[in-house]
Amino acid sequence: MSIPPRIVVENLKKSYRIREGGSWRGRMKMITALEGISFTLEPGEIAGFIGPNGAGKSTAIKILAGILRPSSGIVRVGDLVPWKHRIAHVARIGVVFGQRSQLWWDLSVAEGFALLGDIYRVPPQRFAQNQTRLVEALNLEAILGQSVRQLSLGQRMRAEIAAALLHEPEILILDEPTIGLDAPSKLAVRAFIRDLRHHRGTTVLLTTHDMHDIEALAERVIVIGHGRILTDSPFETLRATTLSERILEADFVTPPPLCAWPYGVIETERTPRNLTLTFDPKRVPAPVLVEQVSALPGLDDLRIGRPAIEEIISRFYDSHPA
Ligand SMILES: Nc1ncnc2c1ncn2[C@@H]1O[C@H](COP(=O)(O)OP(=O)(O)OP(=O)(O)O)[C@@H](O)[C@H]1O
Repeated sequence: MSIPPRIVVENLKKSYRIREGGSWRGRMKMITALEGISFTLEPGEIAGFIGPNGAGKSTAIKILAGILRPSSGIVRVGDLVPWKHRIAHVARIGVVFGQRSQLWWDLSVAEGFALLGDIYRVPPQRFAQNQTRLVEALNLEAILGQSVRQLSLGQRMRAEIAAALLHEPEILILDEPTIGLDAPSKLAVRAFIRDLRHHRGTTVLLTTHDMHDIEALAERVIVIGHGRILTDSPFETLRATTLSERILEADFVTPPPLCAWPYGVIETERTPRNLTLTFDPKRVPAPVLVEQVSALPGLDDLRIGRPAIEEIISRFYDSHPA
């Protein structure tokens, strides 16, 4: 497989014309989905595209996939412009939309794969090799003869990912690839994507609302909100700059006693058997707080952790209002 092309996006804008109130009688108005976004993806990068509902993620993904034409701006995937050079472009990319199927509902998985092989004009020997490799890696042997409509969500998603990769694209675009999957299926999909990047150097761009997908896969996170890029940074930088807080949870066998906490410690939750404290370790070192909590009567257990990634992201959105 060759090295994936560089993806360059410059000042990309997209507005939709809609009728007010959704009725044909409504007046026409414009909705701006992208206000001018710019980023570059180097070959082999895995980047996560995240943001709240309506932020503009799917719009950007559809433009990159060549399905949608922007209002203005530049997108170059190597020497190709996705919406202008569609045929050459789709040969280089694989796209999985978690909410829609690219396979044929009434055909078997194997028949759907064969049809895609024809559509992408994959030489027969190459197709057979690719299919064998993907069937094995995504554990599809048992469902090859089943019609797509009979598949469970997890089985279908694995089949969709294989379908998107049969023509050996250099770039994989995933729009919510783990939506609705149970925990083992999510883990399997994530492991496969990691392997793909590792062994084949595929560039991966994914959108997701599942922050564990981001944590497991994305080295780089592009946060989009209100049609703009709010930040574009390594995941760990985002975590470190957004929130340095720690959380201490303590369980008690009797109601936790009232305490005066040092400056920098906030009691965020109190129940008859549990106390949750949020603290800034730069102001109050964890051992100091642990010592104080350990001295409390009735203590049964205590844990220190970091805020959940969902918390980090939601605080990030809150600090960047429209
Ligand atoms: N076909 C369309 N016609 C009109 N407006 C649209 C269309 N598609 C998207 N929009 C609007 O563009 C904005 C961005 O939508 P988009 O689907 O790109 O967001 P998103 O970040 O993918 O959201 P979600 O997380 O909910 O999928 C929203 O205000 C949406 O209502």
